[in-house]
This record gives sequence, structure tokens and C-alpha cells, in this order.
Amino acid sequence: MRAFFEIEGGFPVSGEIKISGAKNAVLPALAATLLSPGVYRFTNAPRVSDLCTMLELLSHLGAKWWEEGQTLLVDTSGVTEFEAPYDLVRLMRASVLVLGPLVARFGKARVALPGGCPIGKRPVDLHLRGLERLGARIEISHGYILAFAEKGLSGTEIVLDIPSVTATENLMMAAALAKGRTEIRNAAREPEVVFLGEMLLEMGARIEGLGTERIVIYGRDDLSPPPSEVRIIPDRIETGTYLVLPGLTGGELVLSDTDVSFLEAPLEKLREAGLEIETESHRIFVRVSRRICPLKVVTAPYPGFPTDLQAQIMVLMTRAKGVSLITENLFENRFQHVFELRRMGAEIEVDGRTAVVKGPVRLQGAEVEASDLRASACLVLAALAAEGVSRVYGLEHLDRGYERMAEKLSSVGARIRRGRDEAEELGRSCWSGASRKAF
Ligand SMILES: CC(=O)N[C@H]1[C@@H](OP(=O)(O)OP(=O)(O)OC[C@H]2O[C@@H](n3ccc(=O)[nH]c3=O)[C@H](O)[C@@H]2O)O[C@H](CO)[C@@H](O)[C@@H]1O
Ligand SMILES: C=C(OP(=O)(O)O)C(=O)O
Repeated sequence: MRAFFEIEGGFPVSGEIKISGAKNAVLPALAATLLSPGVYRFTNAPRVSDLCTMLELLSHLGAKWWEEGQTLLVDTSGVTEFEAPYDLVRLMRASVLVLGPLVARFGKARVALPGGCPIGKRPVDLHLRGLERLGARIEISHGYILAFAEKGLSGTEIVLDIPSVTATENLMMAAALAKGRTEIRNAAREPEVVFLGEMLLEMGARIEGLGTERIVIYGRDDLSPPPSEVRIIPDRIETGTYLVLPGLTGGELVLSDTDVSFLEAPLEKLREAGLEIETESHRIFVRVSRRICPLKVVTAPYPGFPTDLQAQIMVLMTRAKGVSLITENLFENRFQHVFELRRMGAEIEVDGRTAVVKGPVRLQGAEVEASDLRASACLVLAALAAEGVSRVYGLEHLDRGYERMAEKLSSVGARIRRGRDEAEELGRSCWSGASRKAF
């Protein structure tokens, strides 16, 4: 038996959805706790299974974590291990984020080599080459990355071939404990990278150029936990996922506790598609009162249109009158949702990196299987738009990055329920076990 969402489509949404903290911000923030022993306090951490995996990894390394109300606390005073085992890395590629902090602080790290992933090959060569530039010796042995820097790391210049998000984060963390000045060129500019940099500043690091392609880090001998709570920034991808919903079902939504400044490219595209959008700094009001227009969408590193919203906007385009072109530039295999959308009646052809979507079609409810995290969100959206009942399988992907999705959607009038028993309802969840307190 597998978990599924059963969804009856075609009901307009209405109401408010509160956006959670960003998965892609909490993961590097937790990795950064390895840079200095002590107690760290986080608020607005999303209760998603990737957070659970990262907490398991930190526990494996010797850290402790607990909660006080909604605050998540992590104590890294007892970290003694240097290994991220395959069992955890295979669940979550972002486990590789512990590599930089471990080798910088302890002079050694052993991290399982992440394999390919459903959306693409996703090598980690830029992480490894950057660490080598900082003076680490890297070996690959028996499926593990071994990194050594017995005499510490030294500042250097690193030019990334691609503005990789997690490579920039790994190298920024490592450089924060390296001797001297490190310059990272062609650095990623994502809000989550800026957020991590700001946390490192709170820990005593000196960093310039956050949010630009040139980040300069002046390493310190020691860092310390931030003096106050670190608030995880809102999830721009969760926001974008729910933003397209009124375009599919009709109705109107208010998305609160978000950050509009992170969403310029998606907001521009959705307005071009015909959605009526009004914004305040932390709230977005969205509704649709006219026909959806076709779009040309090209994914790109921030501030371009995010690859993590490509699948969701593709569903919207099945509603548009005319031909839409959606080009995926970041990951070579991120069109797997197309096959499932076709099973629901969508007319989509893939030509190399571009999906050609012909609309409008009325999607039909079906049983579908998600291949990855954003494909799962796309299929939920498609099912909410479709005529009849759908079952969306593959919720282990969805649970990685969406907090309480069924509950949030039900609260705005969607007909969605999670199938299977109550224990499964929470998905893979380290805080639902009898031995641990619930968040
Ligand atoms: C935990 C996290 O923050 N995940 C996000 C992060 O993933 P992640 O950081 O893994 O994605 P990258 O920015 O690294 O990937 C961008 C491109 O660079 C390539 N590459 C990357 C590293 C490397 O060493 N060599 C290499 O060739 C990748 O295969 C990909 O084609 O950014 C992606 C792109 O916005 C998002 O989809 C993910 O949600
Ligand atoms: C691809 C994603 O995440 P990850 O990099 O953690 O696989 C995502 O968030 O869409």
C-alpha cells in the first residue's frame, strides 16, 4: 500500500494560505550549525521530511535537537563524527551541504557521493573543485567523498562554471573558517544563499557581495552561534505553487507570510498569463477573471524564472488558449511530469529542452505517479483542475518540501484527502514517533 492524495477537481478556491519557511533555506542553515559548537535557535522552520533528514544527519554527527514551542533548537557541542552515510544522502542530496562545514572545522569529512537524481545527473564537481581550491585534499573511495585539510583551509579565488546554489553555500561556509580572503565568482544569487550569508554574518563572519555574482568572505579562526533566533525565510516555491491555483480552479487566494521581493520573475509571468495579482511586502492577493494567455517561459538561475516552478506553470498553460513554450535550462531530465499530465489529457510535446503545451484542454481525473518533488506539486494542481477524481501517488517526494499541503488546500475549499492510515498521514516524520515530542 502506498500513500496517495485523493482529489476531486473543479472546485474554486477561496481564502488564505499561510506560507511556510523555505526548505532550501533551512537545510543550509542547519548545516552551518556544524561550523561552531553551541546552541542554535530557529523559528519558522518548515516541518517537512527533508528537515527531518537533516536533523537525523546532525544527530548522527553527534548533535542534539529539540523544540521549545515552535522554536527548533540544535546543539552542536557534542559533534564528534565526520561522516554523512549513504542512507541519509540518498534520501536528500542536500546532505552534501555538511561537507564544507565539516572539513573546515575538523579538517576531515566523509560524505556519501550523491548519485544521479530523477531530475538530472546533478554532479558535485563544483563543490569538490572549490574545496580543492581552498586547500582540501579530495579522494573518492567506495562511493564516498573523503575531504582532508589537516592544516586548515586557506582563502583563494574560485570561479564557478555554473552559479550552483548548494556549491556556493558549501564554499561560503568552508571559506568562513578558512585563513584569509576567499572570492567566489559566478556565485549563486538565490535568496536562500543571501539568507545563509546573513546567518554567517550573525555568527561573526565577514562577507561582502551577498546577492551578487561576486561574494567575498574573510575567514575567521572561530565563529559562534548567532546571538538571537534565526528566522527561516518564506518559501518562494511554495508561494509560487499556490499562486497558480486560482488560474486553474477559479476563485481567489491570499498568500500570507511570504516575501514578494523573492518572486519578481514568477509574478511577472503570472500577470502576463492573465492572473490578477496585488501585492504587499508579505502578502499576495491573486484571482482570475479572464482567459489564461499562453506564455514563453525559460528557467534560469535567480533572478530568472525558477526551475522549481517549471512543472507548476506547465499545468497552468494547459488552460491557456494557444501554444506555450516552456524551456528547462537547469536540469536535463525535469519533464517527467509531462507523461503523467498527458495521461490526464494534456497536449504536450517535448522537443529537446522545450515543452510545447497546446491549450486549452480540460484535464481529466486519473491515477498518476509523481517522479520528484515539484512533479508531485504539479500533479496535485492538475488534479485540482481536472474533471472528476484523481489519485496522486509518490507523496514521499511531496513530503520532502511541502508542509501540511492537504490541510492548507482543504482550508481554502479544495477537495483533497490523504489515503492510508493515520500514521502514514504524517509521512516520513521524525517528530511523529512515540519517542519524540511533536513539533
Ligand atoms: C537544496 C537546494 O537548495 N536545492 C535547490 C538547488 O539545488 P542544487 O544546488 O543542487 O542545484 P545547482 O544550482 O547546483 O544546479 C544547477 C545546475 O548546475 C549543475 N551542477 C551543480 C553543481 C555541480 O557541482 N556541478 C554541476 O554541474 C547541476 O547539475 C544543474 O544543472 O538549486 C536548484 C536550482 O535552482 C533547485 O532546483 C533546488 O531546489
Ligand atoms: C530539486 C529540489 O530540491 P533538492 O535540490 O533538494 O533535490 C526542489 O526543491 O525542487
